[in-house]
Amino acid sequence: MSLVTPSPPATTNISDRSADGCLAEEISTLTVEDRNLTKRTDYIGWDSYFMAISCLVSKRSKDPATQVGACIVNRKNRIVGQGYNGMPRGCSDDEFPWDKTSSNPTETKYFYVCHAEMNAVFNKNCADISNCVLYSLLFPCNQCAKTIIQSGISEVVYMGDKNMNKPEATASKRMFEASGVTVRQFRPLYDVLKINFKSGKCEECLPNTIPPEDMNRDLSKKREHCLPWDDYFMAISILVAKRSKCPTLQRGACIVNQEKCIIGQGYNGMPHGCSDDEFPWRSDSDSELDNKYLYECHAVLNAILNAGVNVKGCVVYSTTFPCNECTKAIIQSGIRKVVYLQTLEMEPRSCAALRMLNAVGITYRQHIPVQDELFVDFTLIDA
Ligand SMILES: O=c1ccn([C@H]2C[C@H](O)[C@@H](COP(=O)(O)O)O2)c(=O)[nH]1
Repeated sequence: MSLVTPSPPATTNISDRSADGCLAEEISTLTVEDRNLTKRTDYIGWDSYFMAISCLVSKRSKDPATQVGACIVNRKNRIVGQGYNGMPRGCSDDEFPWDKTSSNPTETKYFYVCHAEMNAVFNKNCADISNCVLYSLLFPCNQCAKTIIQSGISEVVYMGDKNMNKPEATASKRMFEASGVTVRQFRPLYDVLKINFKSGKCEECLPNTIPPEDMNRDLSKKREHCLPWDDYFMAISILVAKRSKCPTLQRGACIVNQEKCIIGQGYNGMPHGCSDDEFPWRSDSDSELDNKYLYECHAVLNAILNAGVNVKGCVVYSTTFPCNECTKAIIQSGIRKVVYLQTLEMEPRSCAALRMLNAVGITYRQHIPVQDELFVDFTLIDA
């Protein structure tokens, strides 16, 4: 039996703007049947994905006024560091000052807070981050620029430039230029992305649908309602699912180590080198070889295999309960815990997965989010 290449969709104006493509208008002209035969083309591009991760990690910051996030990515598009602005380890968020001004300068936050970019570097999960790319919500200050340059990062992608006229930014630019670090500003393609914990989907939405922030909060006290770690990791899993080219089901997973660093991420897709345009995406053919199942790699398996380091003792966050095949990979790689989002369906492969997890003592639990929805609001960043 031969591999059937899916017939081209009805419209002819579909090009793959995969770098950061969003073809919603063109796609809407396709029938459901056509859409399910070919790869999805409205998947999130890498730049948007990594900047969205920087937005998400910024939600962990306790700074009541400004929350900044950054992530470091290697040339295989794997996250090797993430950080948000906060007090140094061991310096209590309740005892150190969060004020912007004070008659005593040592009672302002500026002497103590570690910037997001610097934290992303220090949180790195591999020894060498040379030639990596740093994504940051803000243009890095001179102190962070020194850390970035000395760690060998070769590219900086930033979003907001509100500090661009300050001497710190001028010094950063001078050092980046001298040391050959490429710098570019990210222009978002989306205003807002909504991460929906109920549906497990990430979708574009309008800025006016976001609930307003509490404007009366005390800016001298730490931000109380920062994003819990569990919601953060599940949000990343939902977000990475938006990279999947599968027209019917998009799944995502991430692997988190004991230091709460993401060391692997994955979404369902064809194996490396097996073209998304040539391998089948359909699931309804009479011929097994013409359906996606024999070829597609699941999100959990990809997350494990994409991890740059050993995943022993780590936790896997997944938008769905792992199938039996992914469960074998979980067990064999030494993962100790599974957190899944969508309700477990008692189909044979889930039953087999449960049986193996129970037998080996790997714990599993359904994720209960603190909120139903989370917004990645690109309009909030001063660009
Ligand atoms: O590149 C940057 C610049 C600033 N930050 C952090 C440091 C502070 O916590 C805030 C800035 O406070 P303002 O209230 O805006 O003065 O942002 C950073 O992480 N990275």
